[in-house]
Amino acid sequence: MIEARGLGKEYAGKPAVSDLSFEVHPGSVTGFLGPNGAGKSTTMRLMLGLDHGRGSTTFDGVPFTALTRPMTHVGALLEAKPFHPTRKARNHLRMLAAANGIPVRRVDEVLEQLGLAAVARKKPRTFSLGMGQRLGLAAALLGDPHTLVLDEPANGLDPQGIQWIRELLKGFAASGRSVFVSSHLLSEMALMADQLVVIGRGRLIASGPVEDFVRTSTRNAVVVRSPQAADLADVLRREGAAVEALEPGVVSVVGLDAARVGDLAFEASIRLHELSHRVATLEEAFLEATSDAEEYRAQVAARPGEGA
Ligand SMILES: Nc1ncnc2c1ncn2[C@@H]1O[C@H](COP(=O)(O)OP(=O)(O)OP(=O)(O)O)[C@@H](O)[C@H]1O
Repeated sequence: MIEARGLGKEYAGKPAVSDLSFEVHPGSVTGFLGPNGAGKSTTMRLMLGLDHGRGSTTFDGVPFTALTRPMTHVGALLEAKPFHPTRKARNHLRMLAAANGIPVRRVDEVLEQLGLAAVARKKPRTFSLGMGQRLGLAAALLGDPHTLVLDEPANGLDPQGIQWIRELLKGFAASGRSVFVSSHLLSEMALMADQLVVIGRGRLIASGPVEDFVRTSTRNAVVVRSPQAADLADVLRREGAAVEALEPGVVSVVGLDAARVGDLAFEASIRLHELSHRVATLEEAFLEATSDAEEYRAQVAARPGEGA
């Protein structure tokens, strides 16, 4: 289990991460979401002791920097490419294995697992972005760790690669291990993550199960089609619902469940042609939850003489 407590970091007096605490539990993929510049990469660097700041992070009670043979506990892939451009992929992994007391046979295992066997004797300098990511992932998995911390691992991967990494991470979590992963691909995150940590402007916005986060969205609605939509809207508004016309004869209703909408229509002798639930997407819930952070960013960007 990962426990992050009170993480904080400023750059030139500007807070990048502020008093951020969260947990990552084994057996789950925990997605780490936030708008650009929200502080995700900074948080991950703080967690691994690669950046100086406030707070602490423990992996099963031990800070990363205090772990003996850390790669056998925590596999990490951060944005910066950690490998030497001219050291052949296989040699790079062999050096990491030797330094971490990892059996050398693991090198060929992960090269195979990551689809890199054919380029094992090539230099990463010649790699595409996606192949570079695969090599970074190979290094993260080399020590057969119980925890993965991955910053945008799908970056540069093709659709097959993205699907493959999804299955890999889900399988890793299903075996009782922990995955903490950031991604901008929200549709992908929706398929992969069970839990979320959402930040904006360096602060925690939400954490917990994906379903709970999506349930908070006001985009969860009851959609009703009726030839008497205007009359129905009046009835529903009197009951306190927020009603919005989607198209002629179709309204979306927030604040009442479908059964209640149906009952109210029946009592008012209003005919319904359709009554359905519309479940918000993770993207909608995310955009809504982080809209303040986005607004702030736009304001800062608009201020003359200051960067975003
Ligand atoms: N080395 C640095 N020097 C100065 N400012 C930095 C540095 N690294 C990050 N920042 C600033 O800290 C804030 C958080 O950046 P960070 O890269 O952690 O965000 P992020 O959520 O990972 O963004 P993205 O989604 O774009 O990758 C931003 O305002 C960024 O400009």
